[in-house]
Parts: sequence; C-alpha cells; structure tokens
Amino acid sequence: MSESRLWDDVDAYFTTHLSPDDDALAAARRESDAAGLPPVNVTATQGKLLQLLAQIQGARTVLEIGTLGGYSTIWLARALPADGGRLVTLEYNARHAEVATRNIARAGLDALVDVRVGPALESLPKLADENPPPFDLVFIDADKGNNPHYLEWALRLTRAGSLIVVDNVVRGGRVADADDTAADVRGTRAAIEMIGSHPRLSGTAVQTVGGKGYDGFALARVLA
Ligand SMILES: C[S@@+](CC[C@H](N)C(=O)[O-])C[C@H]1O[C@@H](n2cnc3c(N)ncnc32)[C@H](O)[C@@H]1O
Repeated sequence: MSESRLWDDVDAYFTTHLSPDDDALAAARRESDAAGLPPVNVTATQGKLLQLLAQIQGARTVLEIGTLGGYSTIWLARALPADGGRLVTLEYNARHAEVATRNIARAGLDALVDVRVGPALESLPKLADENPPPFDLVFIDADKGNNPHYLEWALRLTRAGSLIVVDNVVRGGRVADADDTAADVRGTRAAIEMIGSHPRLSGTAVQTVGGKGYDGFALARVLA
C-alpha cells in the first residue's frame, strides 16, 4: 500500500470515530463542491482540532482569514457560546462568501458569524477601526504570501493569551528551502521566523499527514 493511501485510510478511520460530519458539515462540503469551489478546506480531523483548540482556549471571539465555503468556520463557530460568541471571517472571493453564507445559515450559525467580503488586507483595517474586543483565537488560512501581514494584524487584534493558528505551513517541504522565491514559501517562512523571533509570540509548527497528504500548521500564543 502506498504511504498516501495509508494516510487516507487512517484519516478515514479517525474521522469515522472522532469527527464525523453531521448533516450541516456534509451539506457544506456538498454545496461547496457543487458550486465549483476548490476542495482546499481543512479535513474533518483538522476541523475538530480547531474546534477543540477554541474550546480549550475558552474562546468567545474568533477571527478567520480565508473562509472558502465555511467548512472550518462551522467547526470553529460551534465552539463559541450561543450568547455573546462572535466569529468574523474574511473572504476575498464573493462567490465563495456567498456559498459560505448559505452553509453557515444552514448550520444555524448565522447569528454568530459575520462573513466579510474583500481582500483581507482591506477588511482588517476596517475591522480594527471598529475597536472590536480582542479575538481569543485567529485562524490564518488564505493567500500564504500575506501570512506575515496577517500575523501582524492578528497581533493587533488579540490579547495576551490569545492563540494564532497558521495553516498549510509545509508547502510540500519547500518551506525549508531558503532559496525558494515563490510567494507562498516566502510568506510562510517570514511568518514562521516572525513567530520564532517576536517578543510577543511563543510558537511551534507541526508537520502532519492525512486525507490532504503532507502538510502542517503553526501555533502561536500571544504573550503580552
Ligand atoms: C484554503 S481556503 C480556506 C479554507 C477554509 N478555511 C476551510 O478550511 O474551510 C483559502 C481561502 O482564502 C481566500 N483568499 C485568498 N486570498 C485572499 C485575500 N487576499 N483575502 C481574503 N481571502 C482570501 C480564497 O478565496 C479561499 O477561499
């Protein structure tokens, strides 16, 4: 059996027992596929991890950068208290945001979730101008070249003790190549190095295998 087939089988087994899609999550995937959105959402086991992180964090407020069809949004929003919880999710593509808005409403989460359309680097200053309460968790999962800018914004919009999660930091292993000039690799390396050197951050990165192949994520705690 090939290694990746093995990863798929193990992920399917874990998903069946630990993080099966319910109707709303399955519908979110199905409607995203039907609308032609790229299948680059987190896996179910990763969605459950995000939900657990938000719960461990006691999160009341979550900021997500990169909505797609709202699959990760639903996992995260379900960790929030029904009274007073809030999730703001930023999406560049109006079509993706439209599909996500329907998926989130079908999951009964529209009162908690605010989908904002536009380039995140335009939405973030507008969000900051509203002086929102600090976000307890930020999930960064959009255009990887802008990861260091998203990390800067996450620092401005969080508090000591907040958690920042950056997805897809392995880039097929290219993240280790200092000579790779691709925007995604440069952006990811800059974010990793910023987590390592910033006085307000303590973080790590974890390589993963599973239904989406070889990947990984970074976690950073805001210190002050
Ligand atoms: C990997 S997908 C997000 C997947 C989603 N978090 C999930 O797991 O279900 C990345 C999304 O970021 C969006 N995106 C790309 N560039 C962006 C930008 N500059 N601002 C906001 N969103 C952007 C893409 O349109 C895409 O929908």
